[in-house]
Amino acid sequence: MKRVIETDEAPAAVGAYSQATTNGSLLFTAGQIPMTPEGELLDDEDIATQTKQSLDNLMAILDEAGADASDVMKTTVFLADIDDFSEMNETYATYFDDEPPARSAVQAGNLPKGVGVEIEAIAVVDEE
Ligand SMILES: C=C(N)C(=O)O
Repeated sequence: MKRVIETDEAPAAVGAYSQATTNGSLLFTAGQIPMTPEGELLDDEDIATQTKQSLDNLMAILDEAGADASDVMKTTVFLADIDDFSEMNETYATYFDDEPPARSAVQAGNLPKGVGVEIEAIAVVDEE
């Protein structure tokens, strides 16, 4: 059975999607952009700051689902500019320092609201 995950600790969806969905075993998050839970867009900040906000949002959603960084199996990182890879990666590594998840990182060109990075994840959850 599909269940929608929703938390005020991450920004509300900016379109027709849920912050995350789960079937009790797997959790799929929406791509998280650098927007604060209050709705402030950090699109003018550097990529380290944008990556941190995106991952803070992701962690809040995982927490709401009863999961954490260690439960993440796969992430996808979308960058507006692949030249930002190193800066993104340095911040990213501070969230996933032990047995990090599989990851794809791609240059996506334009991202929603003109941000520099968007990050989504698939995690395992254990809803009994
Ligand atoms: C920001 C998004 N995740 C979206 O527009 O799909």
